[in-house]
Amino acid sequence: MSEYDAVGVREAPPIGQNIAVDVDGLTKIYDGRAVLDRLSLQIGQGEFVAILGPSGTGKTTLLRILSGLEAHDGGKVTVPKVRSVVFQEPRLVPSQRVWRNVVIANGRSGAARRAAIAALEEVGLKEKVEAWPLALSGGEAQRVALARALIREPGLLLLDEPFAALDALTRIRMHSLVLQLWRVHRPSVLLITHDVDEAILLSDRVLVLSDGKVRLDISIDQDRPRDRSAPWFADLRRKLLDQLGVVEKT
Ligand SMILES: Nc1ncnc2c1ncn2[C@@H]1O[C@H](COP(=O)(O)OP(=O)(O)OP(=O)(O)O)[C@@H](O)[C@H]1O
Repeated sequence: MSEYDAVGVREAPPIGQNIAVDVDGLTKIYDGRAVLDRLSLQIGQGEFVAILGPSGTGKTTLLRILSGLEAHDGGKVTVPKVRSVVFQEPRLVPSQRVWRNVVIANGRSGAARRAAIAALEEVGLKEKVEAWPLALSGGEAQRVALARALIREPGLLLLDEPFAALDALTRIRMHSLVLQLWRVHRPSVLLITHDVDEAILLSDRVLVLSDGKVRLDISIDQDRPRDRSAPWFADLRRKLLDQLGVVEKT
């Protein structure tokens, strides 16, 4: 069986070996309006891509289509078979202990429990294996959500503003954790964010979406960890903010 899945399309188009996500002419219509308008996008295997864009430009709609949660109205979408999503809120089941949340679909076997513990250890939550979700901080709960997403070894990890609700310090810690997990598991990543610095700090490529299309697609060929005070960082920030229609005040 193919490692790839064509979402809402009968036959997957042949795709290059190192392309994980192939979106061609994707259209999504809500109430007669094309929220995504013949959008095309490719993401390489193991590539980390961030999407910025004004509110209401279809970022979450794109993510929901790639995850299989939403149907589309036109175009071809080819994605890896195993995909995981982390949302802004952790979406844990409060009546289940933390470890059960990580393997929620895989029963209560000893093997499932051991796998959950290993995944929780990887996100620094070994001590919280038996905790209840409501006893976790926001950052801890998001780390459980990451463990739950990665235990399936997704070919594509979809992140919909996963750090937006966290305080600034926790967010910085989560950035390092996500990069560390990405290096180990090597999924392709699509990160939706409103935070321009976050996009530049984390990704190999930053896209700007507006009016249903990709308006800017910039590769960032810089080693990590990246220095926010570097001149290249400031230049790129300015360019992205310009594209987003934001005027920086100094
Ligand atoms: N189920 C739906 N029914 C009708 N319209 C919808 C539906 N889902 C989204 N929309 C509309 O589609 C547009 C794009 O929504 P989407 O959530 O994808 O934008 P976004 O770029 O993720 O926004 P934000 O940055 O504010 O999260 C919006 O105008 C929204 O109102």
